[in-house]
Amino acid sequence: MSDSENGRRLHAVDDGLLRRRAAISDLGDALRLLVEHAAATEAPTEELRRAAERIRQAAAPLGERVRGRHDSPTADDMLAGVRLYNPVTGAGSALAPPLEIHSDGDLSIGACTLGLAFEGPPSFAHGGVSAMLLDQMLGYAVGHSGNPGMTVRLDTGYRKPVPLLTPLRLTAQVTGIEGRRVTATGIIAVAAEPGEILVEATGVFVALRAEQARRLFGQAIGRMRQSRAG
Ligand SMILES: CCCCCCCCCCCCCCCC(=O)SCCNC(=O)CCNC(=O)[C@H](O)C(C)(C)COP(=O)(O)OP(=O)(O)OC[C@H]1O[C@@H](n2cnc3c(N)ncnc32)[C@H](O)[C@@H]1OP(=O)(O)O
Repeated sequence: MSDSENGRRLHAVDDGLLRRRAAISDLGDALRLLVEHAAATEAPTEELRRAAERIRQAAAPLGERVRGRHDSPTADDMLAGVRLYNPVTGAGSALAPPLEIHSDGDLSIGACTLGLAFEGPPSFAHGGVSAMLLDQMLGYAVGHSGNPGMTVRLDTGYRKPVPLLTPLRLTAQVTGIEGRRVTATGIIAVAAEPGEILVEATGVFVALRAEQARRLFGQAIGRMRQSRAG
């Protein structure tokens, strides 16, 4: 194949991948709208029954071709950090707020707004959701420091409840590295009052030894290599 043919082919593949990612994000948006409306709706009972039937019909074709536990989504790129179904940040996940994270130097900064689907105490976020957001924030900061690892401990302090339907600002940073153990801290605040801490967390992350990585992720990595080669 000539360079230009190869270039056209790669370009076509990239276009296809980009279109698929855009479609996954679009489906994720639709699902999040559905989840939020389903949590907030006061529609008549008959409408709920009709909606359940229509949703089952819409879900059926999506279930015809599915991946298994050890298969990465074809649209993901694990090495580049593209994970469209991450339940916290994934644009394709119905469960994700989604939390958007970027870094400014050593500080990781996140933004999201939690809908009524995330309610714990009335009008405030469920405490487990705050812990989930902070686990992701801390994990991101740890990865960004160049020492990615798995959470082995997450201590969460709830100072004030986190309001729903309110833009939030989250921050995280690495505070210590001791061998394979990395410690990070983070907070959740309302975006309009970033100095007032609502929830704080300290997490310990451990970099996997090669043997541990093989044991935990060997099958998934093997399948990823196979599908890339094919
Ligand atoms: C530009 C770049 C952008 C990058 C952008 C990246 C973005 C990327 C975002 C991803 C963000 C994901 C964020 C979610 C991250 C999860 O949610 S991970 C999922 C939840 N975590 C887990 O499932 C982990 C379960 N735990 C395990 O499988 C095992 O504990 C592990 C991790 C394999 C470690 O194995 P182990 O045998 O327990 O540990 P071991 O090797 O004996 O001990 C290692 C060290 O850790 C210490 N340790 C172990 N447990 C603990 C504990 N509970 N407390 C304190 N220390 C402990 C040990 O004392 C030991 O310390 P040293 O003696 O070496 O000083």
